[in-house]
Amino acid sequence: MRRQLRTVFSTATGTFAAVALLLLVALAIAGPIIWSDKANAIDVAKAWQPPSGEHWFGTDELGRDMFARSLVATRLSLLSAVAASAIAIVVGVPIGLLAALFGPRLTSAFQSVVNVAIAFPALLTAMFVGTIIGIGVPGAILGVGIAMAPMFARLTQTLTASVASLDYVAAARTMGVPLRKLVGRHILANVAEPLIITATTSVGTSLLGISALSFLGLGARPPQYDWGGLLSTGLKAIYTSPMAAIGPGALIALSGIVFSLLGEVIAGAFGDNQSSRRFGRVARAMAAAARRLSPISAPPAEVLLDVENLRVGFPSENGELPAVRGVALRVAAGERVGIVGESGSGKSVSVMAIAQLVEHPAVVTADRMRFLGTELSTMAPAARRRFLGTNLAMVFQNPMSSLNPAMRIGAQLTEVARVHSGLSHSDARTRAADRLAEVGIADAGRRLRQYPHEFSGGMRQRAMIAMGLMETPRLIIADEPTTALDVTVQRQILDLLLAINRDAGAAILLISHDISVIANVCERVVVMYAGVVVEDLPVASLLRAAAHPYTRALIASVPDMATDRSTDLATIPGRPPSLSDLPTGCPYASRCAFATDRCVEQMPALAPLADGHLAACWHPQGGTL
Ligand SMILES: Nc1ncnc2c1ncn2[C@@H]1O[C@H](COP(=O)(O)OP(=O)(O)OP(=O)(O)O)[C@@H](O)[C@H]1O
Repeated sequence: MRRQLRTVFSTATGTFAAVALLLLVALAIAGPIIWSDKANAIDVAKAWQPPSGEHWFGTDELGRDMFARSLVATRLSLLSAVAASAIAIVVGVPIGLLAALFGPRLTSAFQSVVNVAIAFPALLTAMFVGTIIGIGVPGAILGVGIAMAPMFARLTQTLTASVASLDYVAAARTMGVPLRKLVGRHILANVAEPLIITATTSVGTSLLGISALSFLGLGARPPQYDWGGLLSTGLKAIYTSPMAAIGPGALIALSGIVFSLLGEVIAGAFGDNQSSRRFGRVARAMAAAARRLSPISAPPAEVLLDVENLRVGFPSENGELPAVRGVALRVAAGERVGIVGESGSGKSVSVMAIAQLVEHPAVVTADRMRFLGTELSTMAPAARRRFLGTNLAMVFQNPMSSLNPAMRIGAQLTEVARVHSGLSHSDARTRAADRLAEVGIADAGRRLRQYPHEFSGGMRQRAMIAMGLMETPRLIIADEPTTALDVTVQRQILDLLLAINRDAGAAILLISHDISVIANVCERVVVMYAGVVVEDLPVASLLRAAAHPYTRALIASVPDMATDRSTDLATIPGRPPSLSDLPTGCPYASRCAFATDRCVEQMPALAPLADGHLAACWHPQGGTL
């Protein structure tokens, strides 16, 4: 970042802004020391003199030198503007954070209040607050600060809301990172750039506000004076001695421009920082390294995850949208289970609900949601966070958003071990280096000191997996972990998951819309359609025994090396039903070649076809397991 700042400050605009700021600061420090005597020297005989070699801006009604007074006023003018911006930040940022983090009711109440506050002219707010506090410098500072606070509150709320939905925040929440650290490290650190830019430009806006109040007689009062007050004085003699008004007016305008330019320059530096991020090359092959993972012993047939009748609904204008409608899911210790289905079938929402990452206003219910024999829905939130943080790891789709870009990899990995295991910094670091090595990242010591942008996409996924392995997870949920990666890296990440499953014994719940990915990695596949499980069977029997026409259509739509490329690939005609208009019968009926009246009228329940094979279909196809 320092390098970027140096680069942008070496441009013509950057140099001008930096030099002008230095001059202003020097003037604010030295002005009152050097020119106070001249600025306060009264000589009534020389009242309202026009500009001359002796008085560059002329004199005021008491014959005081307006140029000296303008220079002396720099300190009060700038300090007041900086103080007003600081107040706006100190009041606005926490309000914006609270509104974004504490539920939609607070957010909508906040938005209504802030919209009204922003619509109300800021100068009127400042005058109102300033007059109540008392006419003078403190009142003007507070008035302008309070008037600008809604702008910071809204900016913070919008930025926080966008960051809070990113995967690394969800991951930190899954791992039980406390709210204080979540806000400080994962949210504020990532919204700091636009906030810093706005804070810089806001000093210019504050300066205009404070000057306006002083100009109106609501700010600095004699014997104090700032540029706004001097402008007001100068205006009295605008026809005989225009420089008395133009001088302080020009200083206000110039300073405002300097702070706007500074904001632009800093924004440019941040922008350059983003664009200069380069991904490193993909690390070497994985499977052998992953074999070094410390094994976790687990009884072979232990039921790890047992979910029954999971339902998730999202409130909307047209009533509740049932995204997940009675899903049943079982994962045994060490088992590799895949969930497959078209986009929107409810795969992600189901696992997010299990990981307790679906929030109000969504409504989550389940007859049973047991993990490691413990019912999750009745646990106290703090204990549940700790429990899931040590036993469950999540790997998300997008390695770009899975890691906090503002934190070094080492800090992100050690945070988990320090929160959950209370490890010392050096022990946590040793464990983090071990885990990076185990997921195949060479030179782990150096890599720990790097930021996510210095990692390739595949390495970030590895780092994310390493983060999940900082504790000893019994279940790794990987939600489309390879979708954002290129084909060769996809294979490496899947091999890594397989190796972890084999060597560390962690069960894998892999989500994909690609049934061939599931078939390559998993032992069992759960097929979802329109929020329900339509089939659940061993992968080994997929080709032979898939019974649901939807499962069979998914298999038929996968090309393989033997596919005749001169003919079109099989596609599934039609589209999944809309959540707001679900049919009463089988949701697949309108696309199904075997559908009858019964399918349209009655929803088939998920029922056993054979031992280890369930399907929800009135006309199951295929052979036996
Ligand atoms: N926050 C939300 N508010 C409203 N509806 C949502 C929300 N999150 C998900 N949904 C809806 O729930 C349904 C299931 O979404 P989900 O993300 O689980 O699908 P998916 O099978 O994982 O698909 P994809 O592979 O595209 O992620 C979709 O119709 C989606 O639009």
